Amino acid sequence: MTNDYRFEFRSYQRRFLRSLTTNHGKWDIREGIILRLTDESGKVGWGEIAPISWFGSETLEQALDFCRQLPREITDEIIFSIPDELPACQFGFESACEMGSGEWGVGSGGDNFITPKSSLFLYSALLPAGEAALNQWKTLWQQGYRTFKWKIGVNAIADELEIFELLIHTLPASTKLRLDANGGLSYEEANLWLRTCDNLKANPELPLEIEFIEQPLPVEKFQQMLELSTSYETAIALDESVATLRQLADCHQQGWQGIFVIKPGIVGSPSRLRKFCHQYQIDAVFSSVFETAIARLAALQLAAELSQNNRAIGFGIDHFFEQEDTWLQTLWNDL
Ligand SMILES: O=C(O)CCC(=O)c1ccccc1C(=O)O
Ligand SMILES: [Mg+2]
Repeated sequence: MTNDYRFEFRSYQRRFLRSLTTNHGKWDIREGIILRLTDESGKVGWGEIAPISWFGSETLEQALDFCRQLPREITDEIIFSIPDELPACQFGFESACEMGSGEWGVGSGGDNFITPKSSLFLYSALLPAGEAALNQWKTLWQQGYRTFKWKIGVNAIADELEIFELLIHTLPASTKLRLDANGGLSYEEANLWLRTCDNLKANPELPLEIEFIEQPLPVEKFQQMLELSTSYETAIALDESVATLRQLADCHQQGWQGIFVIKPGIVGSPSRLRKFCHQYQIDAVFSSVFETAIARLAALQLAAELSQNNRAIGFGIDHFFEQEDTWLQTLWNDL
């Protein structure tokens, strides 16, 4: 796309098919902004601003204020100077520019947006927190998933360790399991989980792989997580700690050599993310912010470009919305 665009935007609210429960709380409705850039030749680029303020991005209101103060005609210069305090806006506008080569499956039943079932082993699916995981995994396995992520730090650790014991004796041997604490464990609990996973790793009768424990401690406990990362076999992945490009660079600069969970939708500028990943070859796992199909497509593009080590991407379609393929027409009634 060229560098002068007509800019339009609409905010949206969409209820998840299944709410997400983490240490941060319960999340039922995704709110965001869909933007459309039309260049002088009439080419259209769609973008999505999908903030998660409780995770480290700007708030929806801050993103709306930014959009409202923009003129109807904007330029590349405006887009590539969006401040770092607005990472979800940086992603939404830049990806609209990059993907400006045509419609997003609009009007074609949105089939561009649905992940082919044949490739679901490349995706990680979220198991519900708590003992519901024991019932849900089989449906996802039958759909084709082979990597699962289970949220911990939601219930009492004794209860979660009990469910974990049942889970690892139930899941097929070839499964990869990720545990995501969302920063909700104490230092002692993190040590207990890591020791438990190391003991499992040493048990030849249970070949199931615990791929990593994600964000065991809160963001401010970086030094403790750095120390834990050298004390156990089980890998640790940072997520909340590296939510934005600024945090990502900071943790890398402070010596993090482990896994980095990248949420393209809120990390910030895709062009700067590419530069960082190419420069430092980090071990990245790409992860959804429960965006709609518009940001999902842009995020999957980045994941395909930047993924290393064949790690499944956290974009399982299990949290999809209703009417995924018609909602854009409903939102943008002149399509
Ligand atoms: O990464 C995944 O596997 C799924 C996405 C996910 O877990 C998530 C989705 C929204 C907000 C926070 C998180 C998280 O990883 O903590
Ligand atoms: Mg996480």
